[in-house]
Amino acid sequence: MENSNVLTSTQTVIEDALRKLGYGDDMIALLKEPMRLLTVRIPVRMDDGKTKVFVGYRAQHNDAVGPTKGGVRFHPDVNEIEVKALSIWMSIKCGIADLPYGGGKGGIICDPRKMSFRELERLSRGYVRSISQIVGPTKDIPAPDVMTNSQIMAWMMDEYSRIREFDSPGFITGKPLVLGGSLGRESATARGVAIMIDEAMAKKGIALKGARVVIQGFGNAGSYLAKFMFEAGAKVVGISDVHAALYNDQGLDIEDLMDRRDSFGTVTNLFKDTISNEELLAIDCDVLVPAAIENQITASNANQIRAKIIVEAANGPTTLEATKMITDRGILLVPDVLASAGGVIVSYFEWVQNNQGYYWSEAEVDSKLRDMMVRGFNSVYELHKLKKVDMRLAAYMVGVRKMAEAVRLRGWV
Ligand SMILES: NC(=O)C1=CN([C@@H]2O[C@H](COP(=O)(O)OP(=O)(O)OC[C@H]3O[C@@H](n4cnc5c(N)ncnc54)[C@H](O)[C@@H]3O)[C@@H](O)[C@H]2O)C=CC1
Ligand SMILES: O=C(O)CCC(=O)C(=O)O
Repeated sequence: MENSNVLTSTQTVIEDALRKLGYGDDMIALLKEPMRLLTVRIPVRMDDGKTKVFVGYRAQHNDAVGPTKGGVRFHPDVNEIEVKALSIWMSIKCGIADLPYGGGKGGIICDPRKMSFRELERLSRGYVRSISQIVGPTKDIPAPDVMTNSQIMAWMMDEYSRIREFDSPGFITGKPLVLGGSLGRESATARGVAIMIDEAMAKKGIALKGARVVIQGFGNAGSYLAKFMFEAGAKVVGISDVHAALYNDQGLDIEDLMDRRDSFGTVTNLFKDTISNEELLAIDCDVLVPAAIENQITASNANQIRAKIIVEAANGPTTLEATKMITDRGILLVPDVLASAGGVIVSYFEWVQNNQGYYWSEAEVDSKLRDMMVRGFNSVYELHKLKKVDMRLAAYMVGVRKMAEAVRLRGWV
């Protein structure tokens, strides 16, 4: 049976990476699990006057390098295992980008598509009240993730500022611009993925202009990426959302789809002629970008994939078995912990700008983002070649080494 447990899969790779770097059982025992996981119950007065209790989590992987950092997910499938794995991925991501952070991640079991605006506000504020003891601008800095956005970040920042009794923009990133958000943050994850596509295509000797691109997921990451690909002259032949997928061999009209998608990244429900997400993954293309959720590329569909390059915008979209199958077939895989780092990199820029009270131009943000992403790609790609390990293991080796060294120098292990 294939392992689809995102935590144990991550632990396998982190252990492998630490051993290859020369660390022993004590370091592995520490870094295999988050140092802290808080589970909270959040009572929310619903619009019908009844109180509903929601369960939420905040996992903090390790803070040897600096405060922990990572998004908050609102989704019915959120669970302890997922949040823990997501916090470890954040550590690796921050390590590859060389940010002064460890990884954190949060989530609430809920379905925002079925909640009103005010119910969502009460839930967001309730979550911050529940976790306020362990978060803060120098402790743990949340941000957006699946089905959370800048409005939710604004409520969370306001609630935290009220609790602390001073304005605290650096408590959270991904805020609206007028509340201390950074130019370029909303599209940063996609911008970073686009930069990774450029680098991967250069390695494979494929030109972006006219290349066939398929993107699974049309939310924050997927839709902006489709726009960037379309603007760069690539042909986006397939996109999808939670319900279905759209395919057009001549290229989809991305501007139209962007205009018509809803705030949860849903658009396929407006069309009759759709294909399944499974069929989408098997489209003949140059670049395939999973930008939705975990465990989409597995041992049962990896051999159907016809892409030359896979760039993971989503966290954990490919199982370890599928990673091996894809790598063995010569497909270049740019793993999540490298490819999706654009979001947290520009979140870091936002936090720096908040701390300085001095704000940068979009061109400055973009150029700094490009430098950091390209540096990360080169480190991972070179190690992958040098040590003859797959791109995921190389990424973990690059991403965990600073944290392990910080742990050692602090004398924790
Ligand atoms: N928003 C951010 O800054 C970052 C997001 N990510 C990752 O990117 C991925 C997508 O995140 P966002 O775009 O922010 O989320 P989102 O909530 O804006 O969009 C998610 C998209 O995936 C689709 N989707 C959900 N379940 C699906 C399924 N089973 N099959 C196919 N499509 C499905 C949704 O319909 C929607 O189009 C997640 O893995 C997230 O953790 C990674 C780094 C940063
Ligand atoms: O912007 C951030 O701090 C975190 C983004 C995030 O949750 C992720 O990269 O998965």
